[in-house]
Amino acid sequence: MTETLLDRALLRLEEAARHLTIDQDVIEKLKYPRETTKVRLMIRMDDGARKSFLAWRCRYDDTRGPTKGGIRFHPDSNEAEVETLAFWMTFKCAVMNLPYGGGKGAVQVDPRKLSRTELERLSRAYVQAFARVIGPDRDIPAPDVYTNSMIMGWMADEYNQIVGEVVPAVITGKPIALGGSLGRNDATARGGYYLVRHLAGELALPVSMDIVIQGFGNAGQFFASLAAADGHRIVAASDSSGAIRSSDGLDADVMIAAKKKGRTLVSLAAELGAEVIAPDELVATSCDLLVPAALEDMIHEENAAGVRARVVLELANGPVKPAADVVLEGKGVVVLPDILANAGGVTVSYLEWVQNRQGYYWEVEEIHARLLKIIEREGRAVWDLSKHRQISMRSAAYVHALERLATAIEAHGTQPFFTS
Ligand SMILES: NC(=O)C1=CN([C@@H]2O[C@H](COP(=O)(O)OP(=O)(O)OC[C@H]3O[C@@H](n4cnc5c(N)ncnc54)[C@H](O)[C@@H]3O)[C@@H](O)[C@H]2O)C=CC1
Ligand SMILES: O=C(O)CCC(=O)C(=O)O
Repeated sequence: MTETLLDRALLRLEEAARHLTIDQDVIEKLKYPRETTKVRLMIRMDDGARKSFLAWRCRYDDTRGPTKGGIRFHPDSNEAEVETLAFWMTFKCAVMNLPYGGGKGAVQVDPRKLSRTELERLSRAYVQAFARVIGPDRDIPAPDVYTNSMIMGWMADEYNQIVGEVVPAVITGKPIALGGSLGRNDATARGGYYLVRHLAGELALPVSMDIVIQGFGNAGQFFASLAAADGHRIVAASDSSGAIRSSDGLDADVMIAAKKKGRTLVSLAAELGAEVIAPDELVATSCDLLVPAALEDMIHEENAAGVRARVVLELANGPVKPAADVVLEGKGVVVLPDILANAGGVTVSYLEWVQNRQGYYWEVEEIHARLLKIIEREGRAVWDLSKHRQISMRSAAYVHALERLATAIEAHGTQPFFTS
């Protein structure tokens, strides 16, 4: 049988379990998603034709609280991917000690081929289909790849219309005008950046870093912006159109402004004095910090040996395959794992949910301070665990999360109540 993305993700669970004395019940509970709903969404296109799209929402585990996780719009989305992303959310929320379980959703669609009105109809159709699955105390979606605050706004509005009241805490990553939080837009990148800054001494990173960014969307662009503002150099970057490189550094502001106008990075090469390179050359570019911020499995058996970075910061979910992890560890490259490195997004989503429920909204400085405190606290705990047990940061993050999950599973007792 071919190995799925979820099979590979479960290897991390098995590895973490080896470092703990864990009841088999805990592993049995975490090995399978508790519920995945699959729906075919049907919408009217602008030309009057009907078109259908497959969509999913997975609530992987709700032991520690309502399930939480983004919704992805991507042509390659599939059930195994959604379940794996929901598994990662379960561990991510546990690493950060957020009172959530893990969930995720997706629509199999290329949103770049839809008009704005088609996109809005599709987003509303998603909520119509999953209104009974989601809820502020049940399952709370947020943005992910190719979804954004505008889409979250449409979805929140549709949910309010269905239930007949205003329930801002049902979705996070909303526009500020609809109860979104200040600081959610750059939170994924900021959390990763705070983590690197906090551990820079231990990781022997220089004061001024050369950085390579794979994937130049929400996470990648905000990371470039934060890093450039502190004087670090972006020496190579890529998006789905290809990769560019300049040893003199790429201007983050120019790249971000051009992306906002719909341009590709490759189309900017001449203006930036950069060369166009192959995607695997990007990964092999010499740098202090390699930041995968695109999709899963992008550092794999074939290109891992070429990595010439001191540290890899996984802003994307699952960008390094387990086989590549082994290669990187052998080369002495430290990988700051996704469930910790990109957890700034869900952490500020949590702060948004808290603000929605209390009806009182914080200044951005308050959001940054709370994010900093949580990421430094948990980042330090994972670092210490990895040193103490002589294990990788990834294993340490899973051990840290699994301890919390096991405690909660056991606390539920032998006849656990889980939401139906
Ligand atoms: N948005 C969020 O709050 C969070 C996102 N993440 C993860 O971060 C990653 C990126 O997400 P976002 O930035 O939100 O998505 P996005 O949709 O804003 O950007 C995705 C970027 O990846 C690029 N891309 C796609 N295929 C590529 C390829 N083959 N090579 C290079 N670049 C490619 C796209 O061109 C785009 O620039 C995903 O793995 C996502 O799950 C993780 C935590 C939170
Ligand atoms: O903000 C959230 O609730 C979840 C973000 C997400 O999907 C992720 O961290 O992968």
